[in-house]
Amino acid sequence: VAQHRLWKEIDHLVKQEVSMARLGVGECGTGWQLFAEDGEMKMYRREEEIDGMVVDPLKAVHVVKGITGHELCHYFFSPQYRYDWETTLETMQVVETIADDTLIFQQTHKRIWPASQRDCLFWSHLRRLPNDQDTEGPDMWTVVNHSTEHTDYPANTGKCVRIFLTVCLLCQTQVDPPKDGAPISRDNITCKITYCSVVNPGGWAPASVLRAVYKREYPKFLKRFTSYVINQTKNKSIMF
Ligand SMILES: CCCCCc1ccc(-c2ccc(S(=O)(=O)CCO)cc2)cc1[C@H]1C[C@H]1c1ccccn1
Repeated sequence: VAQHRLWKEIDHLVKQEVSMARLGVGECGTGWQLFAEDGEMKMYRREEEIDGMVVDPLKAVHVVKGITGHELCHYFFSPQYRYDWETTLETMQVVETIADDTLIFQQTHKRIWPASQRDCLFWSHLRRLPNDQDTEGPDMWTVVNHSTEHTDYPANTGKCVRIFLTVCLLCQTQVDPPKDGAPISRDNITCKITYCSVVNPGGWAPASVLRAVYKREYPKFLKRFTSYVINQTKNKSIMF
């Protein structure tokens, strides 16, 4: 059922990204190396280069108490919160509202010396993934971001080099109801998070610089983002 011009591409890519995200790092072949760990958060990468450019796929898994997958995906998707948690942003704008669950973003990121400044243009899609019969508990939620084109924002015309990215945030909520039949509180919910990203820097940047940047920025990003959502939701009713 084509609902808009990007529907077919989005639906195909979301299904592909979600099925890959659900594979553990053990299953999807060898090659994943753990490069950062902090409590429940584990970050893996595969060292890959295209035309001599570092495009290391990244897969992070994390478990966070007190928030739901719907809440995480809501704060990740919605533009109004992005400057609060995305520290490498210089500018961000919604170029087009395709649907209430599908936006096109244009972002410029702070320059990382000695590389030139980067920008990205991507569609972002928020989706609830109904559980199949035998998986009990709340539904899964995902946000997929994938580079796209737009006539008003041609690549590499200004000062920025256009990067190409595919990102998937996949969240599964677990509810452990209290024994005494009391209502569910935030102490009874846990969210299992898988964050996958592939960023092609778009133009040459020193491999050592890129790998150092990823090693520094990705753990910082996931910790900061999850802490932000915990803080934003702690006094609000639970959004399942
Ligand atoms: C020479 C550096 C070239 C690459 C710079 C760059 C650009 C965009 C991005 C990026 C763009 C989008 C996303 S997201 O998950 O869709 C959320 C929305 O913002 C995530 C990361 C990353 C990086 C790399 C810094 C690295 C880095 C890693 C995590 C956070 C910030 N920066």
